[in-house]
Amino acid sequence: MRERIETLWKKDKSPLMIAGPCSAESEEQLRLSTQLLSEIGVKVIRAGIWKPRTRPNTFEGIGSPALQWIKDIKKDFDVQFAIEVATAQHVELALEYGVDVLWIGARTTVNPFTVQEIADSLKGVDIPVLVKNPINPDLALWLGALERLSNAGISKLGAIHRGFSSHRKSKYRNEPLWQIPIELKRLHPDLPLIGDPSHIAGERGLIEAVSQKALDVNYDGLMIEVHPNPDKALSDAKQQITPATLERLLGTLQVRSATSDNALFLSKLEQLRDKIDEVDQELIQVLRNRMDLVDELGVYKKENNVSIFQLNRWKDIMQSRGKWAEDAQLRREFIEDIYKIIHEESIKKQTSISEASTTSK
Ligand SMILES: C=C(O[C@@H]1C=C(C(=O)O)C=C[C@H]1O)C(=O)O
Repeated sequence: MRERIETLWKKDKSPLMIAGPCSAESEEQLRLSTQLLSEIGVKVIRAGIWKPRTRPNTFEGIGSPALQWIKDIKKDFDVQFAIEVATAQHVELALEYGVDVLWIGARTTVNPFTVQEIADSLKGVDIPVLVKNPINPDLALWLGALERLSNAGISKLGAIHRGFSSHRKSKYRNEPLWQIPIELKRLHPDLPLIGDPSHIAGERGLIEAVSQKALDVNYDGLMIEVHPNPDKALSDAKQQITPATLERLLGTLQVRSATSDNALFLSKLEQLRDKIDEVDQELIQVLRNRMDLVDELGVYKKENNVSIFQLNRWKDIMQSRGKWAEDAQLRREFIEDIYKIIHEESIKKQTSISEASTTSK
């Protein structure tokens, strides 16, 4: 896939800003949004035309009449328009009205049949397509959608990180789970990755922090929902901001460079990384030692016909290690998560010891 991917924004290295209303609601609202955003330098305007809503009887978008507004507004402003497409018919209409960038929404990315239909409808047209992460935290589905589009000949591909649905109570509307987009970036370093702080945050107050975090991990751009009068918005009112707020935000966000050519910085970086390498080798040796003890205990349990999983010991471990973590000024949840992985591995090791000795009898 990598060979096919060209960046969408070749000219300069500054992050791409896509902004605009959650939904196109009227020609006036879309025109005013475009005007105010282009005044602050935004070059790509987003607008929802067909809105996938969780519940029926809510505003489901204007549909194709809004495409005519886009066509008309584009005559007056030097901007591109990006819209979501969820069916082959949406693609056909978007192309007919000269939409510049398409994106595939999170609810579509989960469905390989629909993604394939969209990919087929794009054969022979090389328009930029951005793929939002699927609503569930499944990197393979995200990659699969990107591959289907790449196979259809789309070379200007990008990914949008909009966060993941979760049953857990969280301050976010959609949990960011940063490790998933970071893994996507590791696998496809040239694939532009855009953050969607509006959908991760779900409310205005968190947008700045999420945007900064995205830039801190070197995202290539941001897509932010902006409405001239957010409180009156017909969809996602709580998470939309005004163009003036976006302007302020753009003034405060810090864009970090991926690296620096400052010699002092580079030598310090190398020194610290050497130390981290050493500590990691020690860490792995310590884990090796722990696993040897787990193995020994596994053999002993087998000989004495004692069960592998020991609830009380496990509870004690979570309790004591959590406390030790806090004493060492580490987050309890961080250490608990590590111990969950270690414990899972212990159980696997002792299970294979138990099975091996059973079959050898
Ligand atoms: C090692 C043991 O077996 C299992 C693994 C544990 C661990 O990795 O610390 C703890 C409890 C058991 O569920 C044990 O019983 O102590």
